[in-house]
Amino acid sequence: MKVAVLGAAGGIGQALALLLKTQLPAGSKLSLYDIAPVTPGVAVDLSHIPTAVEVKGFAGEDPTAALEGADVVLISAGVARKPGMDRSDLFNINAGIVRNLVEKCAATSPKALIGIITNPVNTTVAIAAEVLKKAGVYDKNRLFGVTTLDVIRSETFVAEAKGLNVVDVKVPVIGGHSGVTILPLLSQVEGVSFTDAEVAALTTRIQNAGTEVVEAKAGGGSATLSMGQAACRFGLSLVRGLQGEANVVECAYVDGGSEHAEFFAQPVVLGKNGVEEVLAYGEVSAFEANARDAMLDTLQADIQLGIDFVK
Ligand SMILES: NC(=O)c1ccc[n+]([C@@H]2O[C@H](COP(=O)([O-])OP(=O)(O)OC[C@H]3O[C@@H](n4cnc5c(N)ncnc54)[C@H](O)[C@@H]3O)[C@@H](O)[C@H]2O)c1
Ligand SMILES: O=C(O)C[C@H](O)C(=O)O
Repeated sequence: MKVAVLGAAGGIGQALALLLKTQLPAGSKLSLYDIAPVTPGVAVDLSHIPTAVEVKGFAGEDPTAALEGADVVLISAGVARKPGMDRSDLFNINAGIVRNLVEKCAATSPKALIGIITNPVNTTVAIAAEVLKKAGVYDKNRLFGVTTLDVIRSETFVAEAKGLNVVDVKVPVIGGHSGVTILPLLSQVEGVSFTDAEVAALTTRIQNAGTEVVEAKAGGGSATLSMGQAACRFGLSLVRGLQGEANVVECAYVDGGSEHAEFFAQPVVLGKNGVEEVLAYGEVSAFEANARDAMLDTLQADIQLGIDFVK
């Protein structure tokens, strides 16, 4: 199994690469690419960790060498928010970066499963889909917006609020990955109940958690370590699915035939070809149904921006 990380010298990329080096199955290959010249050095550094995962690093303008033979490509290349910015403010720079990198994926590793981390995810995934369509290699089951950070934050905050063991807490998060489009389904958390005030407060905290980190880092970037962990969890799940493991389920932002929008985050079963099945997200509370309906204009506009960018 070969996993490529594009943006591997960045805050997320280095954390993710470290976690993958220590957690990918023995015999895997880890391929690191970034425009930053330090990237081969990051690979050398990681290569001294005694695990049976081979690491290679590539720098420069062309990711082709890093992508050759890749089964999974995780893309975190691009710029991150500073205080006062919205994720959509990153569009001007990141849209072109994602387009160019996905063009290279289409040419070099068209069958790879692609996970997009670069913001604004609601839009960059639509850009990736249009690029792959243009190249004639689009398979909706192989493209993912990585929304796992919303899931792990939800698990953490719910466990804290309710005094639960976090390993037992499961929270599906649907919609997209920005502000009101992030919708944790707290009504589905097993074994606990929440007051209306708790639901409102937790939902707002989860939706604003990215901003919480951006403000705490005070101009030094956005979430990198928690995102590295989230991307590692998602990447390992993709690998487990590819290896034929049964019942691998993650929430992800996919082109899954949702009635709500062309791309929608919901639970999916992962398998040998990426998305094996898109699962219904089940019953929701009146609060969640309202929040879902209220997000749709924003989400659809975010998606259209991506489509228009490539067309
Ligand atoms: N999906 C999520 O939940 C989530 C969470 C956190 C951050 N993010 C996003 O991830 C992205 C990266 O965040 P970060 O904190 O790692 O930023 P960072 O600035 O630390 O790292 C970004 C890296 O991308 C590289 N890069 C820039 N242009 C490139 C190109 N054309 N080709 C290859 N590499 C290139 C840079 O050299 C840098 O090393 C941002 O857009 C951020 O908003 C998404
Ligand atoms: O908030 C950001 O800009 C980064 C990321 O999308 C996050 O949720 O932490």
